[in-house]
Amino acid sequence: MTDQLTIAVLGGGSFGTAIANIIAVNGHKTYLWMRDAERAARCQDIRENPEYLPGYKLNDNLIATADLQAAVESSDVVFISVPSKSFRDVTRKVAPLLKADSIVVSTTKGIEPESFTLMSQILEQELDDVHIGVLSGPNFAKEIVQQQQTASVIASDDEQVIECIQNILCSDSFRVYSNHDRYGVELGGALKNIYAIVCGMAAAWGTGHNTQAMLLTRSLAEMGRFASHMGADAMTFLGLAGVGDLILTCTSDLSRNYRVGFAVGQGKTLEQAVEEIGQVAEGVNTVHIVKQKAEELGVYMPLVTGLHAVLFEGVGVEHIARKLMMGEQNTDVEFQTKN
Ligand SMILES: NC(=O)C1=CN([C@@H]2O[C@H](COP(=O)(O)OP(=O)(O)OC[C@H]3O[C@@H](n4cnc5c(N)ncnc54)[C@H](OP(=O)(O)O)[C@@H]3O)[C@@H](O)[C@H]2O)C=CC1
Ligand SMILES: O=C(CO)COP(=O)(O)O
Repeated sequence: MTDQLTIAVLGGGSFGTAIANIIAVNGHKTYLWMRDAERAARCQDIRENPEYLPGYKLNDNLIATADLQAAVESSDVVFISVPSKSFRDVTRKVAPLLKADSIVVSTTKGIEPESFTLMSQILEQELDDVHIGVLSGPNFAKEIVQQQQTASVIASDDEQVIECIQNILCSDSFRVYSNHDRYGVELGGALKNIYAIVCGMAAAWGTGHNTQAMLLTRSLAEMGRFASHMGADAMTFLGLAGVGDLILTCTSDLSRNYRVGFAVGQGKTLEQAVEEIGQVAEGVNTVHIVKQKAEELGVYMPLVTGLHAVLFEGVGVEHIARKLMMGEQNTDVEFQTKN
């Protein structure tokens, strides 16, 4: 057991709450910051986050608050767990409040558009004198709080970050592996959301096991190929934050991205699907960003282009199957590293 530390988790949604509660259970004073003061006061009062994780008791070491300064200024470690579109904004707010030498970890699985910036790169751009890490893996918040045996990955090139995060998060039901390929771990978490949408769609059409196995495997090949072009370590995609998270979200309706795909596959519009979920489904924006980058780099990504066409270009859902089954000439080699 490490010394008792003070931790802040920024973002009181499902994952932020689950992570904050693990740390609190491990004996650390843990602030869970949420932007809505009324909601924070209610969580603090009833010891539950009824909007996001109804029925799960929050540990006594957890303090729900809307006071960002109080949460951050005394914290040794800060997790940021808000959707990617708000990530830079929250990081900027937090910058003047951070203790020097603190550890800042992103749990957000998305990409900033235009510049193709990952969340930990935003941390590098916006913060001085901090140690940076990324937490990612096959981690449904709902199952974490049920204490289902779960594994995640802390990725950093800084040993101090790895050691500290493993110490504060590890428990009988939560294991944290380490990886030095921060870029690959983070990219894996963002990319798998795209394929979860595709697999949700396929499930809505009633596809069989052959098709499901093909989709999962080709998704892994496609995301690995793209990531290699971007400089990630291909081995990372064989780990928890790659294939592990891909399997999780592509096979379960606990995934919001999968549910978006399922709803579109049933004939709903994208807007209806997203509204119905009512929580962040990062893959919807990520598919846009990745398609653009893949075109720029000349990387062959039939699932990404097929999904993009269905979601944003008004083509029918059968388009994805056609893209996959009738690939361009010379693209039916199983492992392609070059295009
Ligand atoms: N690392 C991992 O293994 C996992 C990571 N994730 C990722 O973590 C991120 C968050 O996911 P999750 O918690 O499940 O999402 P939710 O949709 O459950 O919650 C998002 C939270 O962020 C808050 N938020 C949104 N915008 C802002 C803002 N501008 N300022 C402050 N708070 C804001 C919301 O507040 P409000 O309630 O007021 O709207 C809400 O509390 C996503 O990127 C997701 O992909 C998810 C699961 C596992
Ligand atoms: O990333 C997740 C689990 O690892 C959560 O996936 P969804 O965002 O699709 O729910």
